Amino acid sequence: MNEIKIAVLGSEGVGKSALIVRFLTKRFIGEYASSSECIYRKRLSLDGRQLNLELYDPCSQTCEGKSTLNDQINWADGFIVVYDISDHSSFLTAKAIVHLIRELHLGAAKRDVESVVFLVGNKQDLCHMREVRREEGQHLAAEFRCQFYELSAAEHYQEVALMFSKMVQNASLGNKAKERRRRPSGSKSMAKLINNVFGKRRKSV
Ligand SMILES: Nc1nc2c(ncn2[C@@H]2O[C@H](COP(=O)(O)OP(=O)(O)OP(=O)(O)O)[C@@H](O)[C@H]2O)c(=O)[nH]1
Repeated sequence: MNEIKIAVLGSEGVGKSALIVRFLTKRFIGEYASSSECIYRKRLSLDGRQLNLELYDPCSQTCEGKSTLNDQINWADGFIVVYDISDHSSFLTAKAIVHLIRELHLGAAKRDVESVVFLVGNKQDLCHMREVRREEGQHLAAEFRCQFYELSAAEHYQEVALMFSKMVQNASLGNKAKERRRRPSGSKSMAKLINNVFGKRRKSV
C-alpha cells in the first residue's frame, strides 16, 4: 500500500493543528495541546488506490525528542507551509521554511518539488487584522514556484479539504516518480531516515 507523508510546517500558533483537525474531522476546535509533536494517520482511497496518509504536526515549543526542521523536510513527500495573515513574523518564518525546502530538494526534479510545496495563508477570517497582503503571499509563492492558498481553518472547510486533497494527489504522483528514480542502494538510507522519525507519537483520527 502507498504511504504519503505530509509535513504541515510554520511558526507557533498559525493554525497547523487546526487545519489538520479540520481536514480529518471536518470540525474546527478552538484549542489544541501543542506540547508534543505527533503524526496523524488516515487511510484514503485515491483513484481506486488505497493510501496510508501520515500528517506530521510539529511541536513549536521545546519538547522531548523534538526532530529538526531538516529531519522533517527529509521525511516528507509533501509540505504545507502555513503562516497567519494577521501575523507578519509568521510570514517571514514561512518564507525561511520554503527557502530551506527548496535548498534541500535542489537535487530533485524541479516539477516534483513545485507541485508538493504549498504556501498557505491561514486565518483569512481575521482580514480586519491583516498584516500580510494576499499579493505578498502570491508573490512569495511565485518566487519559490509553489502553490498558494489563502483560507480559514475556522470558516472554510471546503477549501481546507480541497487543499489537502490536492496535496495528497500531487505527493502521490511525486512518490511514483521517486520510486521509479530510486536505485536499490538508495533504499537503505531512506529506511534510516524513516526510522529516525518513527519514534514519534502517532495519532489515528
Ligand atoms: N480566527 C482564527 N483562528 C484560528 C484559525 N486557525 C487556528 N486558529 C486559532 O489559532 C490558535 C492556534 O491554533 P493551532 O492550530 O494550535 O496552531 P498551531 O500552528 O498548531 O500552533 P502550535 O502547535 O503552537 O505550533 C488557536 O487558538 C486556534 O483556535 C483560523 O482560521 N481563524
